Amino acid sequence: MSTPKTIIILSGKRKSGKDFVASLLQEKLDPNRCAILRLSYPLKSQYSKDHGLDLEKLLDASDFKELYRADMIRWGEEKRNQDPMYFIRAISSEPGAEKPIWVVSDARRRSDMDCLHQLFPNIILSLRIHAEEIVRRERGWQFVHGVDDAESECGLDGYNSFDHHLENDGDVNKLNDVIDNILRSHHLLS
Ligand SMILES: Nc1ncnc2c1ncn2[C@@H]1O[C@H](COP(=O)(O)OP(=O)(O)OP(=O)(O)O)[C@@H](O)[C@H]1O
Repeated sequence: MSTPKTIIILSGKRKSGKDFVASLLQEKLDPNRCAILRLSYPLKSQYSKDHGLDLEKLLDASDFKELYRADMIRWGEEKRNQDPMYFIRAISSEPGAEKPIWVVSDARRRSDMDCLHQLFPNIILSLRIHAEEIVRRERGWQFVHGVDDAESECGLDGYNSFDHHLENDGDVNKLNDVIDNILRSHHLLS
């Protein structure tokens, strides 16, 4: 199993900008040293095999994944109930996991945080990303029953152990400054 030097965990509501922030972080930290890994990757990989779907389309930013989101959530819960570490262990086999810095861009549940801290103690920096509902709507978000009120979306709402909170309402310059300051304060950027 690959063991990185630093893991930056991102959490936030749908369309809060997790992927956007993950890309900014990877650029700042150097793509040769920093990989974006997703807890949803092993889930989508196995789900696509079981259901005869195109994995690339489930992974990309298009709305294709929205057709399957509710069922993938149900299927993922079943797997997690059988083995809470299932998806956490699987990320260390993802492409890029050999790099020393991981950005895990989609923590969604209390168990994701607990398992990551348990498996990789003392190297985790956790960031919660916030965006106003109106901004998320402009980015294409709509409330969906079974998705936006499910544990996968709300499981970390009350989690109060994030290392930092980021506002991502659209001012990219401000966002860049905040991210730079966080990285500097953790000696990840000079
Ligand atoms: N600060 C920003 N400035 C401009 N565009 C942004 C910003 N943040 C996010 N976006 C855009 O908003 C859209 C949604 O962002 P993103 O995909 O990063 O959200 P997400 O939290 O990963 O969503 P999901 O949980 O649905 O995967 C994307 O098109 C992204 O490029």
